[in-house]
Amino acid sequence: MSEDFRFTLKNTDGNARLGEISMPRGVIRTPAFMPVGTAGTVKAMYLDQVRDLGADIILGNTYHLMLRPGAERVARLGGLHSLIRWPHPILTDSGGFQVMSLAALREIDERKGVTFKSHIDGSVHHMSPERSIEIQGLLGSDIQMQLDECVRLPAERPEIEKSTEMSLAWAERCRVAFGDQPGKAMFGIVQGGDIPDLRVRSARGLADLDLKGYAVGGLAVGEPQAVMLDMLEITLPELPTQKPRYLMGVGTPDDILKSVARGIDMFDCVMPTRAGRHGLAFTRRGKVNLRNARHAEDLRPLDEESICPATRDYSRAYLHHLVRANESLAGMLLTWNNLHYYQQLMQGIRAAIAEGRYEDFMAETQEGWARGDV
Ligand SMILES: CC1(C)O[C@@H]2[C@@H](CO[C@@]3(CNc4nc5cc6c(=O)[nH]c(N)nc6cc5[nH]4)OC(C)(C)O[C@@H]23)O1
Repeated sequence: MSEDFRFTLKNTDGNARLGEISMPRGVIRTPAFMPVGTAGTVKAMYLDQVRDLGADIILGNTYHLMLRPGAERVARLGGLHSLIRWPHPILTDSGGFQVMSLAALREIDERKGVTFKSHIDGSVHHMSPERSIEIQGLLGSDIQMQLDECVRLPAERPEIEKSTEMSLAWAERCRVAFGDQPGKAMFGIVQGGDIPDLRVRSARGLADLDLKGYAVGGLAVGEPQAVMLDMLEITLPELPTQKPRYLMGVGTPDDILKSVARGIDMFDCVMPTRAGRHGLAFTRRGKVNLRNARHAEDLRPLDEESICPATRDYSRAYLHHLVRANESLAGMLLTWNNLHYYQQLMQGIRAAIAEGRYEDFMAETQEGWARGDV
């Protein structure tokens, strides 16, 4: 393992990139999908299973963990890696976005940061750029995200411009607060809403800070896929090619295929885990909603050719029964299936880029979904 944080580009195929991030806690093969472990658990999974499925890194969340069990308590307990028994890399989001999407927001002030009430017990909390980096350090996070503000779209230019400039100023403060931590990284987050010149302004401003990696934020918040992809085509050329790019909150398998084709290296999304808990299975023939009565007496598995026991060994009839009965095992088996599908997709993407056949791989994969699940 590297004693430092080192990103190596191994191959490109068009704008698709094959790479590796080498860190003290392990190597991250890119393009990578990071299962979401918001409150220190990837819901309905044992982390040994998550690792066996091929995940090199998982995501944690500053907002949730600072509220419960508390950042200082996690530090007293030895840090997140030992507490949750995941010795590999962890990326933590900075909390700003979750404040906007979960907490009762009190105020946002460029100097002080965000003040909010906990969605758990209503207690009031303050999070400055410096405090967000401090919390991520207390958690022991390997890749830390700057504190930023993600403006809900649609929004007018003045609001997006003000928020983009504030996020840029917070990036600089986070860079100073993070300092020089060998083997760890702090990523900036590009904002700018759906306004091209603000996206360019944000990306260039962050590139000038010479950070170890760059996330594209402010997307996957309900905008059409075409808008998300357009913003990538505007943003990515402004970012250094030798640094990893992380598209936050994305996405469906189709979102991932198309974003890899535009130059994204890292993804995270609750889709496979959340959908699994709601009875939805991702397969190479498309999505299967196990709540649907048509599965009630179908003894076929989700995919007889899969190597994943959840996909190969359980009948749709049984999965349908478990989903209808709201049994815990439904979420466990379907989350297992979905994370396996996502990691297999990433493995296929990496192999295709390595062999210079990414466009064909993307077309074949999309055709498989279009054939549908018979
Ligand atoms: C796609 C899917 C299934 O993911 C769900 C739900 C709604 O979208 C998601 C995912 N999208 C998403 N965009 C993001 C943008 C930022 C950002 O600009 N800054 C920072 N610091 N973190 C971010 C995290 C992000 N997550 O965001 C919440 C609201 C967390 O639930 C997720 O639809």
